[in-house]
Amino acid sequence: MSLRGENLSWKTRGKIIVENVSLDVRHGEFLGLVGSNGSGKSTLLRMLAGLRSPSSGAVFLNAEPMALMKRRDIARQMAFVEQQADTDDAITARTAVHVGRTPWLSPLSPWSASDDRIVQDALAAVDMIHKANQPWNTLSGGEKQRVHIARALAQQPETLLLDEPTNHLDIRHQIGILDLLHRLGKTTVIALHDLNHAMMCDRIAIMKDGRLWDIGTPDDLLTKETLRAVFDIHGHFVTDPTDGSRFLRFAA
Ligand SMILES: Nc1ncnc2c1ncn2[C@@H]1O[C@H](COP(=O)(O)OP(=O)(O)OP(=O)(O)O)[C@@H](O)[C@H]1O
Repeated sequence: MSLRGENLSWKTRGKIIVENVSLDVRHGEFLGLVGSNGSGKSTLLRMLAGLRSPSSGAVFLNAEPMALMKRRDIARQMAFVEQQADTDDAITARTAVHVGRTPWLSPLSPWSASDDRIVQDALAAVDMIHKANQPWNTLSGGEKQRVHIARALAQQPETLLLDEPTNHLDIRHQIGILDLLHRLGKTTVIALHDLNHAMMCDRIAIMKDGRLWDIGTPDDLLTKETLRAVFDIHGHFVTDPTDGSRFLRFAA
């Protein structure tokens, strides 16, 4: 499974939002996308997901130009958890997860017990079994977010793109979801604001003003100088005496 963005730019009303970003996502890697508000992370993710046509450049999924692929074929290989995706439909949490199975269904392959199992497993993975029959519009923000992730898991893609999936989640579910996504071992591109969460990524891609500032391991990239230049903060690593792991501490 390979995902590649080549010279991706997106402009609107004469304004450049993402400029000339090239990105190779390695098979099975957990790639964090970080950057300040408005730096172009969501726009880049939407292009990589095939939901936003680049003004120039191209996305390749397994070396195939995504622009030439059918939506259904993309959806069998890749799922996208968007920020603030919502629906007015009168559906339950479980029905929202059913949607993830759509790319796999056809008249010759109708809904079956195995789809039920996949949906149930996806709900269990995000700790939402107990709310499965609750109407969507009565779920909390964090519960909706977990259902979105379950929908993406039910899609059984090789690649997952997630736009700040831990938004709205309490601390236990933030850690639980990140841990789950990491353990899945799928090719993952995940936009994150918490740089300590980004520390668990194999590599991070840092966006600044619509451009790719740099890409590399969190240890290599999250230097004092970069924190200052990109995020306009002072930060330094601290070592946890209990296990020797490193985490970032920040000051304005
Ligand atoms: N359709 C649009 N029309 C005009 N401006 C847009 C449009 N979409 C995005 N932008 C602008 O492009 C910039 C990048 O937006 P984007 O959502 O990609 O940033 P982001 O890095 O994901 O931000 P955040 O961390 O706040 O989610 C922002 O300044 C935003 O206002």
